[in-house]
Amino acid sequence: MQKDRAAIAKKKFGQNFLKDEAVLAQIIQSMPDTPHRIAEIGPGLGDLTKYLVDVKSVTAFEVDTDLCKHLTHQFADAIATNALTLRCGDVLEHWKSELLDEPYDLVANLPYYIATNIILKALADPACRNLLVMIQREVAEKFSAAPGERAFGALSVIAQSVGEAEIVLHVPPTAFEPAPKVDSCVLLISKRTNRNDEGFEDFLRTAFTQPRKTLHKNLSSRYDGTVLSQAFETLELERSIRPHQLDTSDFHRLYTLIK
Ligand SMILES: C[S@@+](CC[C@H](N)C(=O)[O-])C[C@H]1O[C@@H](n2cnc3c(N)ncnc32)[C@H](O)[C@@H]1O
Repeated sequence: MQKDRAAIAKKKFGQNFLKDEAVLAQIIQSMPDTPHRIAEIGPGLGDLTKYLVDVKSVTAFEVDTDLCKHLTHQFADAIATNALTLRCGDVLEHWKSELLDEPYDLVANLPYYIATNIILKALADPACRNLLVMIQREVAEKFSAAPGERAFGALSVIAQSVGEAEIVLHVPPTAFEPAPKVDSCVLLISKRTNRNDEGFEDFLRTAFTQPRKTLHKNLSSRYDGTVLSQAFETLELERSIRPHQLDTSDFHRLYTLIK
């Protein structure tokens, strides 16, 4: 099974197997120094899992039944000693408000087709304490962008509202087999709190609807003009300000005034 990865890979499950040992080692070195269990989404052929089970207890979620059979066999010892708990099936179906019933850090080379959704769920999950995830570079830049940067948007504000987000590693397509069409990054999000205000996220989506337009114009599609103008005045915001020019605390103050 390990030999012909490109032939095994199922595109519909976003399977790009990480084969670069140096990248795997750097992921392990970047892991948060906590006593928490690891949740791994998409163990695949177990290339990352085999290092994770050496350092922590792991619960891994794999949707592909063929890979699940392979993992059950490959990790029979780790499963027998409870170093690894393997859950077969779609992680999104397992995930209610909390993925595990104990504090955990999410460490994974994520399936890119649902990476943003998984990160947002983990940020909202009170049991999730930290995330160390391989994702497509474009998405990693959105979560980690600072105010004023081109990629700064709703995802950056959401991440910065719960903790600190930083790119710890840039990874080229050649590190995987089959190689993805995009560059990748390992993103670390250290959480201080949880994302729990859906109204704030709707507000952010409206604020960034058309990033090149002014913030005032974007928000006036949804919020009362008088309330909006008063809030801008109270916060001494220019009517001409664009959404990427505010920082996370400005967005929270503005939302409090107009919600
Ligand atoms: C990018 S691969 C990573 C595989 C392995 N961790 C590695 O680093 O080589 C993504 C993995 O996520 C699995 N996957 C895709 N969708 C999933 C889902 N909804 N729930 C659980 N696992 C999923 C795929 O089958 C695949 O094993």
